[in-house]
Amino acid sequence: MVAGTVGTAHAVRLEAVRKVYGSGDRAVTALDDVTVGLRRGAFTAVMGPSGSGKSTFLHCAAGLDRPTSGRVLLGDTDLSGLKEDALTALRRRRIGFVFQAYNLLPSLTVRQNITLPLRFAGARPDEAWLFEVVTRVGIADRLDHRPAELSGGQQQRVAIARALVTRPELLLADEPTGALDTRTGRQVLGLLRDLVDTTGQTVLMVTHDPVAASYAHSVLFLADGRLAGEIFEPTPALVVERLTRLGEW
Ligand SMILES: Nc1ncnc2c1ncn2[C@@H]1O[C@H](COP(=O)(O)OP(=O)(O)OP(=O)(O)O)[C@@H](O)[C@H]1O
Repeated sequence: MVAGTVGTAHAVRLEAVRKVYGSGDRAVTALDDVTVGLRRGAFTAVMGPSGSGKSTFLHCAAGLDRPTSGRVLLGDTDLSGLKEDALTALRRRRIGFVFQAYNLLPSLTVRQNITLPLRFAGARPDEAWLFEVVTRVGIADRLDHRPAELSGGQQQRVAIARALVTRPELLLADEPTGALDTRTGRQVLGLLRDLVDTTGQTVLMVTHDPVAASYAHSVLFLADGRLAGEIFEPTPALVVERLTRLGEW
């Protein structure tokens, strides 16, 4: 195989990743020899019992946390070789984040919130792209509002727009619907799936919710820090069945 082809097929790849927190008697192995690639242009969910390593997986994939051993490749870039400054710059340019809490700045308008990552990266907004993003997420008529004037669902749409504005290779979502009511949550998940299907955006989402996971193309399962299988074209029932076998339900 030609060097680099793996990197191009996968938006992000973890190779033999181990993450140990603490040392001695208090050492906790949060990830234990995890090797997996996330397909470019796919929507992948990560599920598993509490403490199985989902957040650690996301943080390692994002370069927010460094593996104790093994390596993480974003495209063809080996994150383990990067110094802290370079890693921060890479995250700003190439990864978008959406969390359960929207983390919008209350004193800024929607437009200012969305373009903040560009300012951090020292780039000017591409107006055409900005318009496309806010139209897609359905907040084009709210750009001059402040976050407090928006519903929870609208605020999460702003957070998604902010994550997309830098055209990231990878969009990471940690329980993105955790703070939303069921109906609004489903709309946000539908939006994420639509983004993947129509623009080829790669999305990785951590969730506890089998219905949320069913919006993904595939679900990776973790148990005790190890990969415990993957299902494609997940349904809530299939996800629940697998989680039951892992002892979660
Ligand atoms: N900073 C840390 N220091 C020490 N141990 C940690 C740290 N972060 C996570 N852990 C431990 O690593 C293991 C995996 O944690 P992680 O948060 O990745 O699991 P999770 O699957 O996301 O859990 P949950 O579903 O409860 O959020 C747990 O045993 C946790 O206690």
